[in-house]
Order: sequence, then structure tokens, then C-alpha cells
Amino acid sequence: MRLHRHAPQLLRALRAAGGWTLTALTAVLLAEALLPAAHAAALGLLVEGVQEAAHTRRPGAVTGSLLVFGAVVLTAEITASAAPALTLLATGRVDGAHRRAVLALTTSCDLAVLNTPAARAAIRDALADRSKGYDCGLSDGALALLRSLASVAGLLAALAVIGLHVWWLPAVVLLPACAVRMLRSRRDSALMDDWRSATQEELALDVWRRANLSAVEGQDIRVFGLADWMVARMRGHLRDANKRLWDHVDRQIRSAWRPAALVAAGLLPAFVTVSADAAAGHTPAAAAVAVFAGSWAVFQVLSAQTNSYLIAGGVRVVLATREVHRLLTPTPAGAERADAGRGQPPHVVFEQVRFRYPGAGRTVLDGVDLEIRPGELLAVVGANGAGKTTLITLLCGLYQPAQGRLLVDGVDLAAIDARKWRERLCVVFQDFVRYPLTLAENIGLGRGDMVPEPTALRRAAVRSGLSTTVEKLPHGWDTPLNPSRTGGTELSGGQWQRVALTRALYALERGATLLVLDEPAAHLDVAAEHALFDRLAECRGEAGVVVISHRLSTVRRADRIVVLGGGRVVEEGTHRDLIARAGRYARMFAAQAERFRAGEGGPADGREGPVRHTSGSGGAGGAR
Ligand SMILES: Nc1ncnc2c1ncn2[C@@H]1O[C@H](COP(=O)(O)OP(=O)(O)OP(=O)(O)O)[C@@H](O)[C@H]1O
Repeated sequence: MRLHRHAPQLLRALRAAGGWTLTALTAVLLAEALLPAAHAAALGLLVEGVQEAAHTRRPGAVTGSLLVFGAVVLTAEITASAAPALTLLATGRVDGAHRRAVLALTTSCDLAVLNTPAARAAIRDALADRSKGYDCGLSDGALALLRSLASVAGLLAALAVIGLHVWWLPAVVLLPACAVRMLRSRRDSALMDDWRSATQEELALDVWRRANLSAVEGQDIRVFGLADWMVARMRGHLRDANKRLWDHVDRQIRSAWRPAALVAAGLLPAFVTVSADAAAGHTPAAAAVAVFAGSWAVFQVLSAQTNSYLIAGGVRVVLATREVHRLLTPTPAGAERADAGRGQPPHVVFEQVRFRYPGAGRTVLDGVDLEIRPGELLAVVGANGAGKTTLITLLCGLYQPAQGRLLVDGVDLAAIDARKWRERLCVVFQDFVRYPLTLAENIGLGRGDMVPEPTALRRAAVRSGLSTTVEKLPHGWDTPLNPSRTGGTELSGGQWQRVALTRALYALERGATLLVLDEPAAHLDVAAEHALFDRLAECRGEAGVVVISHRLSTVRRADRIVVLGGGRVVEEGTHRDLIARAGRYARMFAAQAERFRAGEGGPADGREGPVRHTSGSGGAGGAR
């Protein structure tokens, strides 16, 4: 790694620490680095002052040198207290700014790019999260470089102190000092390598530690009797992690004599010569003291020099960040893009849309032509894997079609500001997120960019049928939906689904005009699903509503039904039209009704399809 090429960029990162903090920190680090040399010089002066006071019998002769020595000691105290605080402040600001920049890129880029292995690896390296096994981040590297530069000044000063009295001594001291430094550097790098591999074992161990404490995995561990197996596995990881570290300690203890031998070999002959000169009266005692202390200062400065692995780690972050920038090139700025329009339900058209996930072999959507009319209630049905969820991710602009285009009110979605378009959408994905926050916060995230509005929260809860749940919660809206928090609780699957739905309906209250629901009733019973569909039907007109569902008895009441199959729309129309056509939809519907008639659940009026989407044969797909 060529440090000189990346050093300026690493140092530039420090600007985020702020002008004053950076200036103060640089001054403190410089003072710290100069202290050993200053101490040696002050010690020489003090000896000279004491000698003069003894010689002239004037105690006042020592005052000046005593003040200088006191100033050095005071500076050491001040820097020792100020350096950690300033370092902490600078670290927080530099890493904070860096993380914000990476986060901004990752949240604004296309998911297709974000999900590639190259992008994931670059983001991981750029964030260098310690909990993921990284030993140092951007600020560690940048501060290490700054400290190294300061220590060069300290080294030159220490060499000057000894060179001033004995001209040949700097070279004699510098050689063993550099050798000791190299040995230490190698030892630290080896320790980091061992520590890194031990961390990987620790991370693996942590997976099982957390699994044991988690309610979900905890169930499996108990039901399948995995406890002994898990403990054995954890022991294995712990043994591997510790073995590397113990081997390292063992090696270090056995080779501890090397630096000591180098110090002795370098310093002893020189010190003996200087002492002999001093005894012979060729070198003053004060100069000899300064030389001895100065020589030791050279060793001190070089030993204190921060390990190069930190700088290497910082450079790795710089390079990874550059890669993140290259891969996640943001879409053109919003201002240059078309606005998404507001207020009215959008008219969306999929035109010959083809799409395949990055790295996947199969084309999921293969020429989809689909219209979502303003304010209509549209149902999308199809077998498992037909591409219904994929359709939604394209509608949200999370992925771009490989071919074809999506038009929103006649404008290509690719030319519309993604943020503004998503403000018009409220989506509940099949795998909705269960945030470990309070109920109100969970719902408010439907428009996290706005100040939460309690009236809108309550209206959305009434619409989704969540109100009765709110009343039963110990702290109502302020109940944390996380049993491990004080006063927190866990919701059932169906209750969580209503929370996700309320989140979307809240977004509707706050200005969204297209509601998209992917299996919104997967966790609800048949009666609750019917009631939900009635409420969704009330939203139409005010907003467009797109519902994906496998339960055909429910979606039959949609304005239009679209059937996806083979990567394209194979049928569309009202329930009545599609039944009359006696095609794929009619066969799926008949199969579900047949299951119901066979007594597999639901009311017996032929309206209810009892089918859950979890099994291929039981779902719409199985009815083909
Ligand atoms: N992130 C992804 N990367 C690669 N392939 C994916 C990804 N997500 C989905 N797929 C594949 O795309 C196809 C369509 O998936 P999609 O989730 O859109 O189907 P679906 O109709 O919603 O299915 P279901 O009814 O089971 O929810 C599937 O074959 C699936 O394996």
C-alpha cells in the first residue's frame, strides 16, 4: 500500500473534527511528541543550575532552570489530560461525518447496485464497524498519521539535544532505536492478525449467544434439543479464538530479550564513552545528563509512534469509500428531475417491462404491460414466484427495469425524483419491518420525515382496525413493541400486520395517494380480512389501492383483477369477466372454492376462500 498517495486524503478526513478541535489536538500531539526531548534538555539545564548554585552558594541561581523544568512537567500533565478528550471528540466527529456520507449514498442508490457482493464488501470495509470484526476505522487511521507526523518533530528534537553535546551520538542511538521500533511494529501487526482471526471466532460465537437469548431461536433450541450441540459449538469457537491469542503471548514472552539486547548493544558503549569523557572533565556533567536523557527520549519517541497497522486500516477505509462512491453513483439530483405531482391518485403504466435480479439467471418479469388507473382498487394475483412483489419493488423505484419503462402520469419514472415519488406511495411489504419502538413511533414512520400528528395516527388506527389493540396495550400508543424494554410487550403476527397496515394508512392521511399492499392479510383470519378489504375499498378514489393476495374470495371485490403468469400479465378484468372467460383465474378460483367445500375451513356460502398462501398447492399457484 503506497501511503504517500493516500496520506493527504486520510488527513483531509480530519477536517470534519472542526477547526478548533483539530488545531488544539495538533498542538497537544506535537507537545506530547516534543516532551521527551524537552525533558532531556530541561534536565541538563537543571543540573547546570544546581551546580552553579552550589558553586556560587546562591540558591537563586537555580530558579530559572527550575522554572523551565516545572513548565515541562506542567505541559506533560496538561497534554496527558487534554489528549484523550480531544481525541474522543475528533474521533466522534470524523467517524460520524464519514458514516453519514456513506449512509447518504447507500440510502439514495438503486437496490440492484446495493445488493451486489462488490458493493456490500466495499460498504463493509468503508464502515469498518468494530462489532463486525474491524480493528480500526477512518479516525483511528487519520489520527495515527497525525501522531506519526508529530513524532517526527519529536525525534528530530531529541536527536538535536544529544547532537548538540556529542556530535556522533545521534547516529549511534538512532540505529538500535529504529531496530527496536521495527521489532515492535512487527509484533503489533502479528498481534492484530491474530486478534482479527480471533474476532471472527468471537463473532461466530456471538451468533449462538444471541440465538440462545432470542425468543424465536430459543424455541428451536429447546424443541429440537440443540442445547448440548450449541454449547459444544460455542466452546469450539472460544477455544479457537483463545488459542491464537495464547500462541501469540507465548511467542512474545520467548522473544522479549531481543529489544532489550538491541537497547543494551546500542546504548551501553555510547553511555560508557560519554561517562568516561565526563569523568575526565572533557564533557560537563550537565551535558552528560542531557545526552543520557536525550538518548532515552529517542527510544521513547520511536516507541510511542503509533502502529502502522492503524494507518493501513485508515487507508483501507479511504480506498473502500472511494469504491463505494464509484459503485453507488447517486441518481441525478432531485432538482434536475421531474416532480412526481401531488394530491391526486397517480396513473401508472408498466410498458413492456422486463426485469431480472442482479446475478440471477431467471427473468422474473418478461414484458409486463399493466395499468394502475387513478383511484381504482386493483388486485394482483398469481402463483408463488410469479413476480408480484417484484412488480412492487419496480413501482417503488427500488430497482430499474432492464427493458421497457414505467410511466407515472405520462412521465417516465426514471426521470422522476425518487424521494418525491415515494412520498406519494404507501407500501406494506410482505416482509414488513417490526421496529423495536413504541407503537406511535412504529406508525409515525409511515411519514418519518414529518412531525407525528396524533389525530392522523388515531384515524389510521380506526381505519386499519388497530384501535382495539391500542386500548389493550399497557401504555397505549407509548407502549414499546419490544418485550425486553421496560413496559414493553410483544404483539401477535396479526396485530403486527395491522401495525404495518396502519403505518401505510397513516402515510395516506399525510398526503400519499397510492396504497400498495403485499399480502396485507396473510396473518389475519378470514373475517378480519373481509373487514380489512371493506376498509381498503373506502380508500379508493381518495387514493389508488393495489392489493396482492392469494385469497381470491377477497380480491373478487376489486375493481379489476390482474393475473400474473410466465413473467407477464396473462388475464385481467373484473371477477365476473374472468370467471366468464373460464381461464387461469377461473380455474384458481374453482380450486380454492373446492378446497373450501371439502371442509378445509371458512363459512359455507361459497364466498370465502379459506386458502393461505404458504403452500404452493394450497395457494393460487396450486390451483392452476
Ligand atoms: N432479491 C432477489 N434476488 C434474486 N431473486 C429474487 C429476489 N427476490 C425475488 N427473487 C426471485 O424472483 C421471483 C419472483 O419473486 P416474487 O417475490 O416477486 O414473487 P411473488 O409472486 O411475490 O411470490 P409469492 O406469492 O411467493 O410472494 C422468484 O423466483 C424469486 O426467487
